Amino acid sequence: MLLKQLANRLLSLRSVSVQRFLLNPCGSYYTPIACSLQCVRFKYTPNKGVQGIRNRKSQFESNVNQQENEDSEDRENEEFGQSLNLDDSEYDLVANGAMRVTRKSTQPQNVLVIQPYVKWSVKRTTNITPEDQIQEAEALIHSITNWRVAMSIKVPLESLERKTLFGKGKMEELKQIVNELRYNKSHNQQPLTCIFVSKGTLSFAQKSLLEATFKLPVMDRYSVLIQILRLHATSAEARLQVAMAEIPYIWGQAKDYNTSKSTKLGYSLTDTQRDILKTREKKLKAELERVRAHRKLLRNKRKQNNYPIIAVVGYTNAGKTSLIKALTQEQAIEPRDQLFATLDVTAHAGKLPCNLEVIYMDTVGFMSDLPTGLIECFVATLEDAMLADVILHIHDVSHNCYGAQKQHVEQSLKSLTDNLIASGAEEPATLPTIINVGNKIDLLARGKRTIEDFQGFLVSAKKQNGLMPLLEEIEQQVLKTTQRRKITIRVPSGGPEMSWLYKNSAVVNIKADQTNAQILLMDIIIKESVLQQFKKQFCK
Ligand SMILES: Nc1nc2c(ncn2[C@@H]2O[C@H](COP(=O)(O)OP(=O)(O)OP(=O)(O)O)[C@@H](O)[C@H]2O)c(=O)[nH]1
Ligand SMILES: [Mg+2]
Repeated sequence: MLLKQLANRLLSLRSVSVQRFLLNPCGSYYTPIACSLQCVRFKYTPNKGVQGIRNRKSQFESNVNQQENEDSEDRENEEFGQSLNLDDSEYDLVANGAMRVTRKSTQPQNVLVIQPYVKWSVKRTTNITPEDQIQEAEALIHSITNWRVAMSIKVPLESLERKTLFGKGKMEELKQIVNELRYNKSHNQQPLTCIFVSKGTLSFAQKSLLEATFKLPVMDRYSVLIQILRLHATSAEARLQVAMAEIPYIWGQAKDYNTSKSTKLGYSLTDTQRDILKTREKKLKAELERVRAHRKLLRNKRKQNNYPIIAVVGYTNAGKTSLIKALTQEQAIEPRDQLFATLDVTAHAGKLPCNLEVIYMDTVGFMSDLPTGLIECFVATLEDAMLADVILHIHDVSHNCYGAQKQHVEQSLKSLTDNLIASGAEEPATLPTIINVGNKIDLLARGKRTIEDFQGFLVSAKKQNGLMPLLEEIEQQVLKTTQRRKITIRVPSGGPEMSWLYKNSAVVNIKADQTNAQILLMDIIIKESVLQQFKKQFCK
């Protein structure tokens, strides 16, 4: 029976040349020979873990503990998801009033995008041009179903810190534009319904003044992002994080409220509403703590299961999900041309050229000019990335601002690590090895497919170009950081050595010894420490 399974497994292998060493059971080396590449597809289903790995491994292994671990991981995920109930109509009223967002909004909106920017380059806090900022603001609007951009305008200002944001003259100009779009209809023939001022956060006073002038709802980047996140959050964990992200915004809007003044400076909250907010905040904080603890538990279990973890990070829309799809050949993954399409850290099983099974972690994207309150809520999920064995940093090299995006992600990763260290995390004090991947090279003009100063691998996830050299580099780094090596080991056919190796190492190939029918040659990838255990047990 076992031999039949092994024969089937051998039949499923395809060849590619990788160097590795022959080793006898007692550890002496023979000459390097070629090994095989196996392409197996694994299916990931949300909250079900990595199905392929489990199914396939259970064929060969009697690794009951691991099965139990994975089953309990499933159970925990399910139980974890069931314990959350975030629906609260009273809270919704408060949130909608402060942010102009609605739960599950499918109502079409026709939006005027206003991009304020600082005229004088010395005062600018960003090296992204106003044109690029507009592009990003439009992409945010297009990420919401049924929302359209009626028109985009950039408005040069002396400073973004002014109490009223725009001066009187600018306000008049804007009012005229808004009226024209409202009454004469915009170029897309729809009446204007909403205004998006693409600035991190507007104070309640700024927003009220603009709304009173334009007679339309006004949103800032924070509230547009919350709207996107609310719509894209499907898992319990993502919904929890988005819910938490709303709270600092509402407190911020209410901060300047002063009943003694006639002008509206802040969002007014009744005592009951304050209580609702406080209670919700407390509950969410406790739940987020639980997320952290839960993630740590899963991380430890994954470690016990010995799969190397590769975190895929990058600016939003850079192609993280698409690259994972290309590397794992997992057809069920559907990348979308939307910002913040991925909000959950999800695990996807893949194989390296040497046949070692690894897990790719998809992560939420980064974006510049994101308010800190919003980022903090996703830190728990990003912690997983910081504690991976290897990080793939995906860059969209076809994007005008790819340099600025790269810088932003690098800074964010650095501050995430610093925070982890400050919070006394049990694990590494430094970032894992980072492999830079320049994606979307198919969008570069032909003959211009090299990027000056880009130190990394240029690929097209969509066209599946340039993946093999990248996979080889991932393999090298994974083996190095996890202190694994590829060896071939001679063992008696059907003996205890075989099942021990199945349980404690990654078996990538097996063949019969030509000179002795009782002996099998097992190609394995094994940690140095585990190899020493093997020798101790079987090489007496
Ligand atoms: N032309 C081209 N498009 C690509 C490539 N890779 C990804 N895309 C497209 O870019 C868009 C975003 O891709 P995703 O893989 O969802 O990007 P992401 O980084 O996961 O985005 P978020 O999860 O929203 O942060 C999709 O429309 C993809 O089809 C590529 O190599 N070439
Ligand atoms: Mg994604």
